[in-house]
Amino acid sequence: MITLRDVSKTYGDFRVLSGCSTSVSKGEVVVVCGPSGSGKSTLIKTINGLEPIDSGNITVDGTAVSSPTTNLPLLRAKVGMVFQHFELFPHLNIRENLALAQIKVLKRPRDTALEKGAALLERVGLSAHAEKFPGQLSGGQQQRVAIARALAMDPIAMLFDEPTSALDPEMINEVLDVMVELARDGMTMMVVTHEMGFARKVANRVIFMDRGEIVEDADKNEFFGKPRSERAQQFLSKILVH
Ligand SMILES: Nc1ncnc2c1ncn2[C@@H]1O[C@H](COP(=O)(O)OP(=O)(O)OP(=O)(O)O)[C@@H](O)[C@H]1O
Repeated sequence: MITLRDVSKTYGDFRVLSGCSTSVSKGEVVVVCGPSGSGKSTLIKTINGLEPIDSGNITVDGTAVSSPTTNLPLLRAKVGMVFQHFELFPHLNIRENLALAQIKVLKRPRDTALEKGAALLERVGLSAHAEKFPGQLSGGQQQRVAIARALAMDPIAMLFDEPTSALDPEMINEVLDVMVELARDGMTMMVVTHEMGFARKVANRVIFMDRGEIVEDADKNEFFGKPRSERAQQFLSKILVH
């Protein structure tokens, strides 16, 4: 469903991605981890064209991401993305946040979009907050809204870029619970996270990145059993593995 072949990218002299290749099949949950600055966020953002690449190619459901003929807004609707800092529209209430892209990008009638939004808000346990503005919600609640907003587009896959790293510790689980449920429902997911508990629970595979390279791309049990590379072993020993 998602394929990256030999993807490279530089910022000036700095090589942020170097020959990255991997693929994600339908229903697979892939966790991307690695030290800070290793290129994880950049990698995941190349998949929906938020970060252009210098060489290599990426396809999503058969569509080449960097082709000039690709309709990027539609591609981004198909591949939902959830960011570290939620990125909700601050001037719109939650109901409107959920409806906007459905109306603008998918051309859904307003009533259908509102109805779909309401159903998803219920799914993430936030029906009571539909009329509030993002600033009136906690970080965990805002992130759950952001997930619902992405799901409202009926994505074929979801990308998560450190979705819990801006949250207070007591809010992390409410977001992870929604993600676990999504994974168990069969959603194809690529998740940049340091939450190794989540990885152990629901990931199929773990990608370990270091200095812009995919150093390991392994079955979860293999990865946690004993990563092959020394760099991954060092990384794992530094972070808490629950
Ligand atoms: N727009 C940019 N211009 C120049 N350098 C950038 C830009 N965006 C990212 N970088 C650099 O590229 C490297 C990789 O960044 P990226 O955010 O992909 O890493 P990461 O592995 O997700 O890190 P973290 O876990 O800290 O978020 C970092 O060294 C960063 O400073």
